[in-house]
Amino acid sequence: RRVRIDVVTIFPGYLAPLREALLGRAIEAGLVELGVHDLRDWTHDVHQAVDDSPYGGGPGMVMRPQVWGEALDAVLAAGPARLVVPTPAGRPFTQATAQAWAGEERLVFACGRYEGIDQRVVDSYAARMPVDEVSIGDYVLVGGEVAVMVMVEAVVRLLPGVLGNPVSAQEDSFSDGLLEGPAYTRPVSWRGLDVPEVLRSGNHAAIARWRRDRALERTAARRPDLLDALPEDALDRADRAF
Ligand SMILES: NC(=O)c1ccno1
Repeated sequence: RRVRIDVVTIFPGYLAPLREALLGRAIEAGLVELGVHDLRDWTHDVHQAVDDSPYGGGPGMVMRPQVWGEALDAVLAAGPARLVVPTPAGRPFTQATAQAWAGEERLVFACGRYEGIDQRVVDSYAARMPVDEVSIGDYVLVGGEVAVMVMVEAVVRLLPGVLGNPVSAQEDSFSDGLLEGPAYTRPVSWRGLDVPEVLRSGNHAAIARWRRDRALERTAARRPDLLDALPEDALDRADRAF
């Protein structure tokens, strides 16, 4: 099953890293199809204008609906898709979002610049297809391109055949609701710091317990909100003892 991903942007070159390394190999292996489109291909004026000043005044510029409408109509003509618009004003993009989108046949990402895209673009497409305005975090970028790369990577790594070791996608941070704990590899001692004994004990129950304790400790310290969000039965008695 392949996923078709299309990205519309005024900076197509910004998306070039998606063709590198793991994601590049997934594209070459035919697990993912990626199309990057230059929004300005759908302008008709000599200046290739994609934005204009905002009604109601205020700073910055807003991206014009006509250009986006022609671009998205053209890209969506290939078939139904979920339309994703990265914006700081969006719902949070989480691992759960990535899991859900990994099941989609087609994702189309609209990269807004400036103060965003005229709201009627989202409103007109939301009438006939799933449209998600999503944020990758509480900070403002110059445009949606970097957010799209974050989301594409989070989704594509979950597709069957992309990761060499699929189990690791399941055991990610967040998959059990906790942050992942510390990891170690050779040498046993490095700059006076030793690998925790238990990890070399061969006692798998003790190792699992230690790892869970470190995950709980780290989550409590860094993301108490995740602990509060855990379902009631997620923590067993040994966890609570921690
Ligand atoms: N926080 C975000 O997802 C974002 C998208 C564009 N600018 O910021």
